[in-house]
Amino acid sequence: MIYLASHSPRRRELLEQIQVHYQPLAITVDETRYAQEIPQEYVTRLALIKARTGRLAAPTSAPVLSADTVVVCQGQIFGKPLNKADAQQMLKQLSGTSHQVMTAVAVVTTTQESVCLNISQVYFRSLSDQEIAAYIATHEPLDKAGSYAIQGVASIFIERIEGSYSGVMGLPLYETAGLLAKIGIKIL
Ligand SMILES: Cc1cn([C@H]2C[C@H](O)[C@@H](COP(=O)(O)OP(=O)(O)OP(=O)(O)O)O2)c(=O)[nH]c1=O
Repeated sequence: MIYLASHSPRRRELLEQIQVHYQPLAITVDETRYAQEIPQEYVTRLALIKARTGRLAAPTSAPVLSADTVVVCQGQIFGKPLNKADAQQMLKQLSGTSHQVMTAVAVVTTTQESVCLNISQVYFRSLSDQEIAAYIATHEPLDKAGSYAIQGVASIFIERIEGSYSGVMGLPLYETAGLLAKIGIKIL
């Protein structure tokens, strides 16, 4: 058994997909980005902080896993939108171009810490203003980094991806299995 320090239903689903037994752990961390911090460092630091915070909060000594996701488009970092207007801005920028989704996953035990970063490239077709408005009206964008969900209606916007589908969704499973193997947890 491991702890999953995450509120994200997607991360829970993905961990269940690879049949890892977990208990959810509720944590809160300060997600403020440092001045000049590059996205790779930012997501990696946050994934680690979430797992460390989880380790301190965990009721037993079981390992703690956590993750963090950001979307990087034309040099800008998109987290979860603050509101509908923010979601609209992000989707306009993602329209007709490609962006990167960076997800870091971290595992912290009582004696060691490991973290892994997955970067995927996602290609969006052009979106009309009407489509963006209709998509926002579904409420799907509101709790997702970059204001979209690859696993949801936004799948119709995505021409192709290079990288990891599970990474874009919020928990790269190949990397997760690698981190778990390092601490002696085998999936199969
Ligand atoms: C790009 C993308 C993101 N997302 C989601 C995954 C994450 O839940 C969210 C990224 O926000 P995060 O801040 O990484 O995570 P979170 O606050 O939702 O959850 P946690 O408690 O683990 O900190 O965006 C999708 O579900 N599909 C997608 O295609």
